[in-house]
Amino acid sequence: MADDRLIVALDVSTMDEVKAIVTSLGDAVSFYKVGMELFYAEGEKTIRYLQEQDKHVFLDLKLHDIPNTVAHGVSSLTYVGANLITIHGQGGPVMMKAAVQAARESAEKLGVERPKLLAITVLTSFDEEAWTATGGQLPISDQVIRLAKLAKECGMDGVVCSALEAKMIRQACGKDFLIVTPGIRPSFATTDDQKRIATPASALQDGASRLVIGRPITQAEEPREAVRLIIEEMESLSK
Ligand SMILES: O=C(O)c1cc(=O)[nH]c(=O)n1[C@@H]1O[C@H](COP(=O)(O)O)[C@@H](O)[C@H]1O
Repeated sequence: MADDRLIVALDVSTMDEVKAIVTSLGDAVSFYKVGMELFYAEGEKTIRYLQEQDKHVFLDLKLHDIPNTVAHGVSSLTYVGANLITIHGQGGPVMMKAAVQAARESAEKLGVERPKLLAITVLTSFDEEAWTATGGQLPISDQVIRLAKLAKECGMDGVVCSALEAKMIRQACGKDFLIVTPGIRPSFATTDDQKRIATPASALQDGASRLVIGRPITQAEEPREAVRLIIEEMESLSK
């Protein structure tokens, strides 16, 4: 049966590929992430399809703009009906508060459940060198914790960060704050373009609520077997 702490990233661009992955994983996976590659190509029907298959949906479009634009973007996404959506924490407190208010108001108006809002902190593809090159002044972990606390103060439901930062965020932001960690690499997988990585078991041990995993599953020769191995790793140390 599925472990809903695992979110599989559908980083593909056609409905045919989506259907092939979702069909082959069957009841082993209950939560999927739709990102920009898929949503820009196929739009809302990706969400509808996953809902028809009784799957939870994380719609990861990483909104980042002025508060008014992001608030209206969030209202539109509330209508789409995803369970989780992402906005950039770097958009700042006014933007995050406007997003939270927009999600609440539009969900009330539509009579639907409000999507949970996650703040992107520092992408897991950053290492210190690349981070400094963008002008980052604080070490990455300090920047992540700063954004996590700010996101919480603004009423956001949680953050996306590396599992390497999960422990300190759990301590600082409490047990109900969602900590969603990509950059997860099970023992059998390659690193790809990820820099701040962790294994499934250590991520959960350090307090991650959910793990986002893409290529180690979707590009595996046997995706269902990859999921089985990952769930085994998740359950080996996390209980
Ligand atoms: O928001 C995300 O999901 C995200 C944030 C981040 O910091 N790092 C990151 O890798 N992601 C996403 O998580 C997924 C990771 O995919 P894999 O590297 O293939 O496991 C991709 O869909 C990324 O867009």
